[in-house]
Amino acid sequence: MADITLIFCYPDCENRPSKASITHKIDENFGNLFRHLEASWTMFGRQKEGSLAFSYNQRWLEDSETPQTAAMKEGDIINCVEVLRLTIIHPSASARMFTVDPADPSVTFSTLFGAYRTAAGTDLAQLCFRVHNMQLFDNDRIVETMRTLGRSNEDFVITAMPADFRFSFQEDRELSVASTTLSHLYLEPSRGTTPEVMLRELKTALHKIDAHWLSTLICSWPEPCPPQNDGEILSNFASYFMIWRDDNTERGRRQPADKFFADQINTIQSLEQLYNDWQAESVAAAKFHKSAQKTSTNSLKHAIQANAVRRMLREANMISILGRLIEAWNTHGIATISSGPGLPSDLQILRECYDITVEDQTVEHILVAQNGSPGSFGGSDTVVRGTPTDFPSPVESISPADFSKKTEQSPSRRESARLKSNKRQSLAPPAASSVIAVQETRAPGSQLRPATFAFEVHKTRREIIQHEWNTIAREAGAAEIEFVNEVDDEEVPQGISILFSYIERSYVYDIGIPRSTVLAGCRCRGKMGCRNARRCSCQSNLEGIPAYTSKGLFTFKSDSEIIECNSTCACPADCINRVAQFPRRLPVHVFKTLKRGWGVRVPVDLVRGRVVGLYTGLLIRREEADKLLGSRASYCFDLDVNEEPDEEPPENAYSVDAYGCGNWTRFINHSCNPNLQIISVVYDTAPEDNIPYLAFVATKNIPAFTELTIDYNPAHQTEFQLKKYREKAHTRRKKSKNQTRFNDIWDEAADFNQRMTLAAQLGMLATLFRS
Ligand SMILES: C[S@@+](CC[C@H](N)C(=O)[O-])C[C@H]1O[C@@H](n2cnc3c(N)ncnc32)[C@H](O)[C@@H]1O
Repeated sequence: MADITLIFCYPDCENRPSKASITHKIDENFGNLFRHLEASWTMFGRQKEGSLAFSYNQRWLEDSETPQTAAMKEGDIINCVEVLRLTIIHPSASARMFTVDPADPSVTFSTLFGAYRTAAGTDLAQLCFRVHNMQLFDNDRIVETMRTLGRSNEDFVITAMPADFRFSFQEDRELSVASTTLSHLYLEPSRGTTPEVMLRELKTALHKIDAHWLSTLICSWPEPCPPQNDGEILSNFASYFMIWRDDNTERGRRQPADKFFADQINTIQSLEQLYNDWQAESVAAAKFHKSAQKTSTNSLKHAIQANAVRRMLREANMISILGRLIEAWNTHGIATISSGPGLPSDLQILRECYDITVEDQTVEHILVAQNGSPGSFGGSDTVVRGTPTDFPSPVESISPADFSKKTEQSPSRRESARLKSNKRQSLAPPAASSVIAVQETRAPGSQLRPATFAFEVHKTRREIIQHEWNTIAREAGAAEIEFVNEVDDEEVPQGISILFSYIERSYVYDIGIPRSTVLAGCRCRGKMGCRNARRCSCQSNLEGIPAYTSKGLFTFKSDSEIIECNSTCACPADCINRVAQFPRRLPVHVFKTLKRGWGVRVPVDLVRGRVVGLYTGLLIRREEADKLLGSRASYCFDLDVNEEPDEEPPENAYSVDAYGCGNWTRFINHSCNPNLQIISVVYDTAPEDNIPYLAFVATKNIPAFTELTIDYNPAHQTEFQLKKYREKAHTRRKKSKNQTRFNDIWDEAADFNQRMTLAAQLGMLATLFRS
């Protein structure tokens, strides 16, 4: 079976645009790439890690090049991201098929890949893929390209999935979005189309706009995406409707009145049905939004939900506008057509349609502006009232069935105007045909305001990510995290986007890493029980000296792993041997340094021994970690506290990769004179599992706002120190020369490891000269 090259979007530091990463499925790195994608592209929320992103080179789009000829290179910029459904076909005779569906949270790529690996070993060459494009039509060039790719590789099958994709983001509600090639978004009903068809087409067109908007949102997230514009569609609809109305009015004048009225009633009834359906959806969207707001922790998800509300608000406004059009027709359909000047109310209606594109108002603003108080909204006093929580019928007071009643009650039929009836109406002054009086239903002085919704997408990148991280941190009981940049205008650290998964205090286990074996607990009774470290079985490795003081500070008395009391222990939660397991109480600043990228500080003084936090991320096997390269590797911490430097790591050696997921500790920079050290702590796994947490502890009293640092390689420093002491005399003699050359060497040392070596040398020199 032919080997294939898959080109994935490898989410990079800048988030958008992304860079290409090329892998062959037989490459050793192949599994890593998938895992990385899964960790990074959590487009549909944390629960739906199966979502995969697959990217296309812009050149493919422009030149219809196939991947074979496009020759995409590592690092090429990718401009387009699509969400795919990926199926892996098991190569054995039983040919089982596993599918990752972004809408199905239960099957993630990890489970899929794990199942494959279990069933097929690691013979990745036999892996088959079936990729279902969820966003594009058959005739789209991307799909064409993918088809070519599919044809050229027996085992790579592309199936275009037309417009039935639904973004599902909560069990009880789906926001339906018909996908499309994004053209033909505008409603162009032919003359003579009935209002029912027009309305249906209008709704379809609006959904297409939503689909477009959502896909733009997802692809460009967290950059703001252009506002939706469905006012034009509505005004288009309105003008056609008015043409239709005028035609019918004209016809009505020629037809027997009872036949005309019977037709009118039928039309009104069917329109009413459509309105009701539409309204029910709006109500559901509003209710859903309200409940989703409570549970949402994902900004992208929230933006999608916000879109549902915005749709609801605009629909409410449209319903009001359409209602008025129909009302005008219903009331005056057989009125005498005059040849007077234009019809102001129709013109106004068209203007209102255009106004629907206005994007700069919040829901609250609209509620207040339109009705004087939050809690109700609507353009006229006949329109909609209520809050998004308890959304009343937007058409309640304007449903077509009511139109006639209202008209009878209303004496205020004032406005008359003229409307072009022979072609599509625009906002140009109307020029011909009918005069139809329209009931003015608004309270005097009140203005119909467009119902629009201000989006989270208008927030800065920093605000969005900070909010996201803090939501997750709060859920874990931890204090605030703030991004601070007083150096330049970088909003958040490189590589941090909404796709980075913040994890306050746990690991994400890679495929195949076993969960902890059964925990053993101590039998100490009462708060004081564990103070006697000799009697507490959890502390049996500490030679009788507890790891922490009664104030929860590390004692620095032992360099053994700390086995904190756990959930199976008899002691209470406030025993002396529980510190690192509690949520972080220190607020943290991730701040931009002058020369070391982003670093970490805390806005309060720290005392020696204070545990400040845990390193988190993807827990991977050491052999996987050894394959990591470049910047990816610099966020990977080996869980090697129990290992001897000269010995081979044990079979169950692990590392923590904080590149795609992790917490603020991934920004702790290196120093040869650090103020933090790492201690190894176990509390939710058994010590023999070899999966401790790495806790950062203050090694000295640290004033507030001092950068927190660790020595990235303390073992290296010790070896280095020994070597340097041996060379002491020689080094001394060369001091001044070395010192002057140091800056040049430092500048030349682009590689981080080189610099670390130099930094260590500098630190050593300083020590030697002081002595
Ligand atoms: C774990 S990250 C620390 C966070 C990093 N500064 C950032 O902005 O994402 C490690 C990387 O930080 C940079 N770094 C850490 N300590 C440094 C130091 N003392 N001097 C220069 N760069 C440093 C190096 O680029 C290193 O690869």
